[in-house]
Amino acid sequence: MTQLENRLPWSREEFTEKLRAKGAYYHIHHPFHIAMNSGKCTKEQVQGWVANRYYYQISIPIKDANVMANCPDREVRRGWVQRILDHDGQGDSEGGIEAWIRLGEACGMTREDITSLKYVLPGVRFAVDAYVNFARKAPWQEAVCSSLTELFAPEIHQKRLDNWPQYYEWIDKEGYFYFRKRLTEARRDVEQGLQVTLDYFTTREQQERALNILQFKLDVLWTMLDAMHLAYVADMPPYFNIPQQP
Ligand SMILES: O=C(O)c1cc(C(=O)O)c2c(n1)C(=O)C(=O)c1cc(C(=O)O)[nH]c1-2
Repeated sequence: MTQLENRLPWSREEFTEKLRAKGAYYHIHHPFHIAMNSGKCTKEQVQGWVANRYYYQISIPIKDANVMANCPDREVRRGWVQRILDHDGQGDSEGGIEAWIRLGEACGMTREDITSLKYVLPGVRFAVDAYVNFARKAPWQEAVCSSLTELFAPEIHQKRLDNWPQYYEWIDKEGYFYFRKRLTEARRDVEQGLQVTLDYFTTREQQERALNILQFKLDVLWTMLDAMHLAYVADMPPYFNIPQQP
C-alpha cells in the first residue's frame, strides 16, 4: 500500500468496524467484572461496585448537559435531551438514577449509603470527573463520540440480567429494573451517537482521533474498576497501610 492510500479515510462501514473493534477493551473484560458476572464476588464487593457506580450514574446527565451546552444544532439537542430525562426522570417516570438507588437497596444498602457518596473511592471519582470535564471542554461532537462505549453496553446489561439472579439470590429481583431499562435506551443512544460520529470525523486523521477518544472513555471505565479491585479484592483501599489514622 502506498503512503497516500494509507491515509485515505475509511468508509463509513470500515470506520464503524474500527470503532466496534474497540470493544476488545471494554470493562466487561476487567477481572473485577468477570468475577462479578460469574458469581465470584462477595456481597460486600457487589455492594461496593453499586455504591461506586452511583457516582457514574449521577454524573452522566451532567455530562450530557455539557454536550448540549456546547451544541448549537437544535436537531441534535432535541434528541440528546432524552438522555438527561432517562436518568433524571420526568413526570411519573422516575428515571435511571432512582432505579440505580433501587438496585442499591435491592443489594441490602440504604438509600443514604448510596446517595451520601461515602463509599465512592477517589480513583472512581477522578475517572468519572475526567469524563465530565472532557465533555465540558471538547467540541460537542468529540463528547458525543466518547459516549460510544454504549455500543458495547447492551451486552453487559443482558449478561447481568442472565447471570446475577442465579448467582446472587440475596439480591431482590426488583433491583434489576435499571439493567432492563438500559437495553433499549443504550441501543437508541448509540444510533444517534454513531450518526454524529460518522458524519463529523471524516478524514483519516479525524477518524483516528475518534478511536483515541473512544479509547479514553474505555480507560475511564477500566480505571474505575481498577480502583474497586484494589479496594475490594486486594483489600488495599486508599491509606490502608497508614497505622494510626487521625
Ligand atoms: O453498566 C455499564 O457497564 C454501563 C456502561 C456504560 C458505558 O459504556 O459508558 C454506560 C452505562 N452502563 C449506563 O448505564 C449509561 O446510562 C451510560 C451512559 C453512557 C454515556 O457515556 O453517555 N454510558 C453508559
